[in-house]
Amino acid sequence: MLGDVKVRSQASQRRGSFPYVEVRLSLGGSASSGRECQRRRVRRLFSCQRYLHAGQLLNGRPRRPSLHMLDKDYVGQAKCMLLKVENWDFDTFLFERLTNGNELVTLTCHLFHKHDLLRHFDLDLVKLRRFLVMLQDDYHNQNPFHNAVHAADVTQAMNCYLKEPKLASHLTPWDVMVGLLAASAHDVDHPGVNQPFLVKTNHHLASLYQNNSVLEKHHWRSAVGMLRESRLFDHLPTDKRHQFETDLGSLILATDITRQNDYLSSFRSHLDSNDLSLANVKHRHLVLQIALKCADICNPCRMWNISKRWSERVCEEFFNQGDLEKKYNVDVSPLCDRSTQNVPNIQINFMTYVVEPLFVEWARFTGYTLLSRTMLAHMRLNKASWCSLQNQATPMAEGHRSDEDTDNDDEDEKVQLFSSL
Ligand SMILES: Nc1ncnc2c1ncn2[C@@H]1O[C@@H]2COP(=O)(O)O[C@H]2[C@H]1O
Repeated sequence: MLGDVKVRSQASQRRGSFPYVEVRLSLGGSASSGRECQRRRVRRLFSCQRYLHAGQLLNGRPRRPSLHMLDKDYVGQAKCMLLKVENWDFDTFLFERLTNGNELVTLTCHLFHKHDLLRHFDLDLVKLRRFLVMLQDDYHNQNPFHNAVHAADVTQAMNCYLKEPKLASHLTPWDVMVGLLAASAHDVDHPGVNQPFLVKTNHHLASLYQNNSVLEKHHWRSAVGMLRESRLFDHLPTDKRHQFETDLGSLILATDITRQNDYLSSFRSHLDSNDLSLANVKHRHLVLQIALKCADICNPCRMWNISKRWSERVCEEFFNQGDLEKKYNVDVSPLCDRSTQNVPNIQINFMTYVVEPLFVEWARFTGYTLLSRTMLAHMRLNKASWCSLQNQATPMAEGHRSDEDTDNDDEDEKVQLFSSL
C-alpha cells in the first residue's frame, strides 16, 4: 500500500531531543500572554515542521487533501513510475502527486527492496517505514526547494550513481544502505534559510555547532535521533550502529557546499594520479561522498522542464530569505535580493562555477558513461536556455552581470559567492 504511510501524525507522538529550527523565534517574538507562553511550551517540543503538523491536527484540519477515491489509479501509476526508477528522466514532481505526498517513503522503501537490503540486514519493514515517515514529516513542505521532494529527487539520483558500473561492482550492501539513507536524510528539518542567516541572527543551532557546517550537522543529528527512535538498527551490534551513524554523518557533511573545493581537489588529484582503488574502503567512501554531492546539485543536469522548476524554486527560497533579511534589517545575503538578482543569472553562474567542475570530474571517474554524458549535455543545453532567457530578464545591478559579460571576473570570487550559500 502506498497510501498508508502517514502513521505518525498524532500530536502525542513527539520524538527526539534534537533542537527545532524556528526562524521566527530566533528573530525575536513579542509573546507575553499566558496563552502565548503555553503555545511556546508546546512549540519547544517540536521541530518547526512537527509543530505545524501538530497544530493543524489539534485545530482539526487535515494535513493534506485526501485522494482516497483515486488511490487505486494513483498507486498503479506510481508503481509504473517505480519500474523506471533508474531512468534519468524520472520526474519526482509527478511522483509526489501520484503518491499523494509520500514520495520519499515510497521511493526509499522501493529502493531498499530492490537492493535486497531488508533481507541482507534483517530489517523490520514496519520500523523502516516508521523511520522514513518521521524523516519525510520533518522536511518542511513550505520550503520551495529544501523539502521532501528534493530529498526524493536526490535519493533517485543517488541510486542512479550507485548503479554506475565502475562503482556498482565494488559496492557492499552497507555502502548502498548508507548512500541511500544519507540521500534521503541529507536536508531533513532544513529551515529554508542558509547558514550565514542562522549565524547573523544568533540562532541557537549556529552556537551549538560553532558556526561550522551548522545545517549539515543538524540534518545528521536529526536523522540519528530518528534512527534511534525508530529502533531500525536495534538488532545490530553496537559497534555497527555507531559505524552507521558515523558513515551517515560523513556523507551528509560532505554536502556542505562551502567545502566543495576541498572534496573536489581531493577527488581530482586521485583521478589525475589514477590511484583510486575501490576495494579500499576509504577510497570508496570518498567516491560515495562525491556521488552524494553530485546528487545534491544535479537539478541543473535534469531535462529542461524539470530543471527549470528546481531553478525557480531554489531562487524563490533565496529571495524569500532576502525578504526576511530586509524585514529584520540585517545584511541581505548575496544572491538573495530579488530587486538586483534574477533567476537566469544565478543559474548560469551556478552551473559554470559549481556544477560543471564537479560533473566533469564525475564523468571522468565513470569513464564517460552514457549517464554522465547525458547529464553534462542537459546542463549545457539548460545553460544555453537560461542565457537566452537572460536577455528577457530584469537588468542586473552593477556587479551582478552575466557570465558572458564577466570575462575578467575572478573565478574564485564566483565560487565564494555560491559558497556563501
Ligand atoms: N539550481 C540551483 N541554483 C543555484 N543554487 C543551487 C541550485 N541547486 C542547488 N543550489 C545550491 O546548492 C546548495 C547545495 O547545498 P544546500 O542544499 O545547503 O543548498 C543548495 C543551494 O544553495
